[in-house]
Amino acid sequence: MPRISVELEQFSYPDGTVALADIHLQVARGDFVGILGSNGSGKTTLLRIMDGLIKGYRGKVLLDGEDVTRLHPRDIYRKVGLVFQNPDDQLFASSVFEDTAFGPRNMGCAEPEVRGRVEEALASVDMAEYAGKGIQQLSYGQKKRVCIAGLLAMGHEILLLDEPTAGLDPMGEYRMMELLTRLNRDQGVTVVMATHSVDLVPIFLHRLHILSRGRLVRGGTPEEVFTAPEELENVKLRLPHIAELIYRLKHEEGVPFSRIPLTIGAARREIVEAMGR
Ligand SMILES: Nc1ncnc2c1ncn2[C@@H]1O[C@H](COP(=O)(O)OP(=O)(O)OP(=O)(O)O)[C@@H](O)[C@H]1O
Repeated sequence: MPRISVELEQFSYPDGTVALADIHLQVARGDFVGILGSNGSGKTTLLRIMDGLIKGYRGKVLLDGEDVTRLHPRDIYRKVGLVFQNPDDQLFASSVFEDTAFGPRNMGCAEPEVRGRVEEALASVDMAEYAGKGIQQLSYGQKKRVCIAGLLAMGHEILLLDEPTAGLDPMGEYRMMELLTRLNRDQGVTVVMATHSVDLVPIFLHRLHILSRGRLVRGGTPEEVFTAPEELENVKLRLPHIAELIYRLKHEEGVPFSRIPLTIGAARREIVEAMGR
């Protein structure tokens, strides 16, 4: 059974904006999935629907086979955590420790367990040494990591992340993807992330869904999705630079375009393998 199943006919905001229509997608246990789309394509709305924050749509969204609109929020948040685009919308306690401890305390954990969960979660996101720091003393990327730690401390098995690499510099973007890859691969966390970053992100993801004007227009492995540059342009996206480069090189050598997906796949395997070393 998929962990999340979305069969959505339509969702409109109260002002009549049709934000999503005809969305059919499933997230399996252990998946690392991207929702790729340009600004305003509906990514945030879709994540909020998966997290049960938005209701009133035509269709059905199931979490482990149960209708999210009928589940108590507590039962959703036991399994699924949403990381907001802007960490300042999520973090509110004064220190890194206190913020990460909020969820486990709220779940009724005793203080020694809270401490254990917080330490483990902060170590998972490479923030253990910042436990005593004030939230306002952190960089933007560090704040994003603390947001993730707060959800891991509650034991979430599914992370929904809204633009986790937005606002990060190239190294920060790489390190964030490396962190998510580690959580997915080593800790079994199912990851769904919304993004408009076509460069680094598709190298790490298992599957991609392209969202355009509220509709899913294409889906598959990164290799499959990035075979059609014209289609990407139609939805205001482009080929990743690595694919563009490979395409140009191969094109000049007269290698057919159909060979490119294999090469993107090989690049991805090499990078992920190198990270594991
Ligand atoms: N509260 C709202 N009321 C009315 N329309 C809304 C509301 N929130 C979002 N929308 C509209 O719904 C559509 C999808 O918005 P959404 O925020 O889901 O897109 P997005 O892909 O996450 O965009 P971005 O990449 O810019 O964050 C857009 O047309 C947006 O203007």
